[in-house]
Amino acid sequence: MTQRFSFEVEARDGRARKGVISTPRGEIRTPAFMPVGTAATVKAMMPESVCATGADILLGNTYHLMLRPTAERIAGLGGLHKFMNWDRPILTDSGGFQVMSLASLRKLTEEGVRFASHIDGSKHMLSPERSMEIQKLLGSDIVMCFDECPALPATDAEVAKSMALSMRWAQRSRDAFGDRPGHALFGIQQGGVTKDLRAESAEALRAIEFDGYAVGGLAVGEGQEAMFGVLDYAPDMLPEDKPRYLMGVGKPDDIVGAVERGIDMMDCVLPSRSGRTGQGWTRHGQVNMRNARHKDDPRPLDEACGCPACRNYSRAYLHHVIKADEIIGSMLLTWHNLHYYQDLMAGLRDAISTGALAGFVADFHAKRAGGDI
Ligand SMILES: Nc1cc(CSc2ncc[nH]2)c2nc(N)[nH]c(=O)c2c1
Repeated sequence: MTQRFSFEVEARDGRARKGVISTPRGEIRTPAFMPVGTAATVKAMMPESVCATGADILLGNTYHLMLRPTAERIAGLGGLHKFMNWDRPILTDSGGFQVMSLASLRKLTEEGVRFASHIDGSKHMLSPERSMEIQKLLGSDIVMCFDECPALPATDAEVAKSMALSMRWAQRSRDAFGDRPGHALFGIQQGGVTKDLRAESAEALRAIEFDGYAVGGLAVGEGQEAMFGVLDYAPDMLPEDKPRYLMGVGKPDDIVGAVERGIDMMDCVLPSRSGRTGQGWTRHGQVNMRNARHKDDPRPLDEACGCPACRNYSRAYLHHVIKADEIIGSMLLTWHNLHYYQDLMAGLRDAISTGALAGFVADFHAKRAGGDI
């Protein structure tokens, strides 16, 4: 087990990379999908179940945990890993994105963001310095810079202004983070869908130097075509020997397209959140288990899936417990969806290792072209 943070690219296939991130709390196989554990839990999952799906790392949220139960309380109880019984790597987002999407009475200045909690209306402030302090109190292994992600639609001038602020905040994040061996600080590229701004952001981040680089400001409603258009050039603007993390992505076909374009890490609430609404993601596409067509169907959700839901339960049962709003419905569909996402990542890693990514991608799309599944 290493005491340092490092990244090694083991194989390439076109722009795609297969590698491993080594951290004191364990290794992360890339390309990696990171389940989201917003309030110190991946909803409807025990930590050992998250591990059983194949996840090497999960996400926490500065914004949610600073409000409840507070970072100071988690630190006093031994840190987030002990608190939530997950001893593998944790990446925490820096809070700015969640403030803009969840909090009210927001006031954005050069200093940071003042806001009212969406939970109880209490007043709070986040800045690069306070975000670094919170993520240190939580004990997360990969810390994200405090950034500002502009809401769409935004003019070029607004995107440029926001990106420049985020780059000043990136420097302040770096300065406040200090020297913490074994812990990593990731910069976040902004610049919307404008190539020159993306290049300017990448140059600013390179000059500050980070352990990894995120592509931020995407998956905010621009659509897959525009997102892939940015990924056709933006990842290559970032240091080749460092992990590249695409934030907030995505559906299975978003993930495949992002890996083809050089992305190493992704996270999304989709598999867990949609699992709680009865949506099953499979190699043949999306299945809505609330649909009455399943009520007499003895088959598993996905014949080719090895997860507990597909091994031990019928579609008829999943339909029943989802319609009855039984807790096990959320448990089984979340487990299945996270297991499928990790299966997809393992398939991508294997394909890159054997130079067979093009065939894997063609097969991925061919399997989803069918009708009712
Ligand atoms: N689409 C998107 C999603 C997220 C949340 S990622 C996440 N946090 C917690 C769970 N998942 C982003 N976060 C930051 N800091 N910056 C971004 O530009 C950004 C963009």
